[in-house]
Amino acid sequence: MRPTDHPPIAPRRVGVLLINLGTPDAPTVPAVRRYLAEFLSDRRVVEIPPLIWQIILRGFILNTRPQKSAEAYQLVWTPDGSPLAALTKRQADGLAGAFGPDVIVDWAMRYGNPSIEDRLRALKDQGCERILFAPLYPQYCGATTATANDKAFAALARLRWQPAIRTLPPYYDDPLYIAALKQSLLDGLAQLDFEPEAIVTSFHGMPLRTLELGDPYHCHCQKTARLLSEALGRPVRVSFQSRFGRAKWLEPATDEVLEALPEQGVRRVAVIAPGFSVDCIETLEELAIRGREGFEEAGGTHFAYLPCLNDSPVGMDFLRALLARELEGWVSAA
Ligand SMILES: C=CC1=C(C)c2cc3[nH]c(cc4nc(cc5[nH]c(cc1n2)c(C)c5CCC(=O)O)C(CCC(=O)O)=C4C)c(C)c3C=C
Ligand SMILES: [Fe+2]
Ligand SMILES: [Fe+2]
Repeated sequence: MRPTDHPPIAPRRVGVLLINLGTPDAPTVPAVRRYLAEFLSDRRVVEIPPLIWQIILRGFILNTRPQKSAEAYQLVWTPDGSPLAALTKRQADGLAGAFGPDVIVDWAMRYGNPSIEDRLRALKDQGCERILFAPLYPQYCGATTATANDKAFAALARLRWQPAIRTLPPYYDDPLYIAALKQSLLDGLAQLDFEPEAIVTSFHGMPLRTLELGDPYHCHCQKTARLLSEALGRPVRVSFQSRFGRAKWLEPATDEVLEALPEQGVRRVAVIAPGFSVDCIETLEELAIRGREGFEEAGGTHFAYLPCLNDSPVGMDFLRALLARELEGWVSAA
């Protein structure tokens, strides 16, 4: 036998783990408190010296915010649970079999359930020797992408026999992503009974200090918006939502932008949230409910919130293509 005539290698099982932020198990005050305690104790998320921060968190925030947030979750909760988890599960289910019989697609949450460690072990138990961690954040941020990978690698640290690992890079300027956003936006606009005078692209915010410390998130958001605007051939207005705490956050703030538009002569608006791979409390409650209220109270007449890529046909085609590329060399059918 010549050295190149190897017998065929037994196919190696591959796992793909979709990861999103996480969400409470129920829209109740105790469940939201548990979730926020874990989320807001992450030092990648709140960059204040931990001793000081834990006093503020335990002494004040966890006594007040869970009540307010639970009420917001109740407004968007679905029969399948929290929208963030339900939609991420649908994305994973929709990818089953997409990369051939040897690729298993699962999903996990950075905070709460199902946990990354639990699903990583499940993939291993099913024989996956190679795993692609896919944090579904188009724009990199230490508070999202990095902490998801940290958690996955911390789980790996507890395994005697580790699988080989790849991680999905941020895809904020990927032509596949921009094309999917464009198509999804055009589909959404085609269903409206009005022509918006402005498109607001709202990204989740973060403290300004995080940008000053070198996090590329703000740049990634601006580039996504610029590429989308060029692809559409019309301007979009960038804003940042979900301000938390007293520090200065990225500006302009989405609520302030929406409230200022009618005075500038814009009474018909469409809002999109391209930084979220699925709809969640931040889009369905903060934008589609409170954003609309603020805009209409300020004199706006027509408001539309257009959904995220979610598990729409355009969104699923995009995810398949994005992940297939990351699996190259691991899966012949990908
Ligand atoms: C406290 C600081 C926060 C930073 C920094 C932050 C960054 C950040 N977050 C997302 C995506 C999501 N955030 C979501 C909810 C959420 N975010 C914060 C705080 C920070 N986020 C809080 C307190 C909450 C909980 C809701 C609330 O109480 O208001 C969600 C949705 C979760 C859900 O259950 O639906 C997502 C998604 C990104 C992309 C980001 C990067 C800058
Ligand atoms: Fe957030
Ligand atoms: Fe919010």
